Amino acid sequence: MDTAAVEVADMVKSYGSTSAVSGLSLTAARGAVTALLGPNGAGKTSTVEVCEGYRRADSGRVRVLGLDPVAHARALKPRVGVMLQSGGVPTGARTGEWLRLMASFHSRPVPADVLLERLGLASAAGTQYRNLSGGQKQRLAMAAAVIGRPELVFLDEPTAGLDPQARHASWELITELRAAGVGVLLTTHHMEEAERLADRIVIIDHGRAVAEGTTAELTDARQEVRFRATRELDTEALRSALPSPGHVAALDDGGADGCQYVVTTADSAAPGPAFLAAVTNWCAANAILPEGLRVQQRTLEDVFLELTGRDLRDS
Ligand SMILES: Nc1ncnc2c1ncn2[C@@H]1O[C@H](COP(=O)(O)OP(=O)(O)OP(=O)(O)O)[C@@H](O)[C@H]1O
Repeated sequence: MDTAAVEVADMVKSYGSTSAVSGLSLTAARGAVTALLGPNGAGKTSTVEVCEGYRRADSGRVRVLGLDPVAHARALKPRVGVMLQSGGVPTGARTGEWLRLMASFHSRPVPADVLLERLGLASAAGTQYRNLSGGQKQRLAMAAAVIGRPELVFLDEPTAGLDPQARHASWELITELRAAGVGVLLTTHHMEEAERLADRIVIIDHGRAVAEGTTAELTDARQEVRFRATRELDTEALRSALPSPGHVAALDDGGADGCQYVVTTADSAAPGPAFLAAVTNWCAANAILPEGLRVQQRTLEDVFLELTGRDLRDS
């Protein structure tokens, strides 16, 4: 049986007294996109850097294409593509020349011009690295990671800071890599990115995997009732007013424009008319106007908030 692209078991990594990864386990399949989704500081970069062989874990087991990323670094180098956050490109190097140099290290590279075109860098082919924009540098790093047709690519925040057009070009490239059988392990704190690209999402918080699965598995394909109230509600009282077992959660801590509430059934049934009526009746009895009331599909963000009580957005 084929080994997984990446297998991490009980990884622990600290920097002095800062614990970055605390007992993380995950598996990323070959030929699939796996997204590590988590807020800033969750330990995503540290995890990926250990998998890339750039850092050693304090403890735990890491296998990349069945091999130890540090002990077998030489064997893995031609098979694994890495997108470096900080480039590693000489500032005077010109984009096209640099990429052609990268291509020359591989036996069967993707032509540099094809990648420049695909990632919207063709017009910057003659530009020195120091004069590229942040987004261009990022796309060049992605091109360098994939030019050798690796079996597996690590992409750390591949689209952070890109404008929508460049982000979509990067998403297309990632989708094509997957179609070509390349395994991709990417980190992101973009919900949409994870939802669109990933076959499997691993939600990371405080250095641990708190949930994993496809988007449908994580959201349980469930529906929820959502509304906003301008004052804080007694969630326990609302829960006990429901006609069938359910959950009531506040999504934010309430600010000037109130707090968002989510009401779900305890089983996977969609909230029916009686369930919805119970919510609105309870609100009426308590003189609360449920603003923007709607029944909708649960989102990945809801799941993340339920699991961690934290927001995924940049703060
Ligand atoms: N080289 C380092 N030295 C000291 N502390 C570090 C170092 N790298 C990361 N950390 C700390 O380890 C924790 C996890 O950081 P890490 O970069 O792995 O998380 P992340 O999920 O990738 O976050 P981000 O999305 O902000 O990059 C954070 O508290 C961070 O400050």
